[in-house]
Amino acid sequence: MYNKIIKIAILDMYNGEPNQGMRCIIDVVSRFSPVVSFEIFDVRIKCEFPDIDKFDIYISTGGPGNPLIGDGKWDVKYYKLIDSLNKWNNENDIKKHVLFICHSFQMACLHFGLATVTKRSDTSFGVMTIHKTKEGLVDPLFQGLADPFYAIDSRDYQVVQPKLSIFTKKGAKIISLEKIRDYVQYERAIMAVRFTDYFVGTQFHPEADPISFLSHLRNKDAKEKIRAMKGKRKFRNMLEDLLDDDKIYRTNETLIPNFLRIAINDLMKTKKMLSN
Ligand SMILES: NC(=O)CC[C@H](N)C(=O)O
Repeated sequence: MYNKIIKIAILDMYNGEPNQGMRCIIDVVSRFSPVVSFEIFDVRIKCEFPDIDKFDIYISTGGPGNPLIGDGKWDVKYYKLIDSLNKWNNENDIKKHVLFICHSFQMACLHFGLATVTKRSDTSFGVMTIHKTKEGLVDPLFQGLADPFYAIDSRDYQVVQPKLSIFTKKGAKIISLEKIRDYVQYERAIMAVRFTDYFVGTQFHPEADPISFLSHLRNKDAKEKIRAMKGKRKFRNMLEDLLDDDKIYRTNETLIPNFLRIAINDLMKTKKMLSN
């Protein structure tokens, strides 16, 4: 008899900093209980890592700072973990499914050599439109989301300059891009990548819910900074976006649930096949 509970490892990349990501991820994952259980690993402070024999699904969170820099310990172990999971998938029938969010997404893009990560000229923070690419239109991760769809973005860095020959060689796909900003000369950053059938990542925060965003704005400095950056009207529009059922609520209710549903179905199918 195989173990019926599917186990999720949440790789906490927040470096001990206060954040909304963990609560939101736990909230979404808990919607799938009792089919799944989860355990949290404090990657950057405690250098904690899961034993890959014990976990089926991995959600690697956002986090602060420069994704190009680690401390030479946790980052090395983190990249080793990604390599072991990838190797596992190449050698085993029961796959390991991984979702990389924001900071983790940037690190994964770097690790797979798919693109460059640079510092933005300003912080990106708020409700953004995310545009599906041709591949994104058919990717199951985005099923049920419109084009464009809306997500919370919160970052200083960006994934740009895709190395398309490496994408082709690895079979990876860019599945979403930043909005077109014709009035600025910056190239559009990559907002999501399907690395393999089992590894996928987003630059934005699919776990975010309106409450998490509003909680962040309770910090007076954060609120003033954003209001000054956007101007009063855009700031108000953004708050209005938060109340719209089809925007942040929709993404929160769709994207990670899609990822989990696909992973759980695949695991149930393969685990069952192997127990027959
Ligand atoms: N929210 C995040 O994970 C941010 C990622 C990264 N530290 C950046 O600033 O771009």
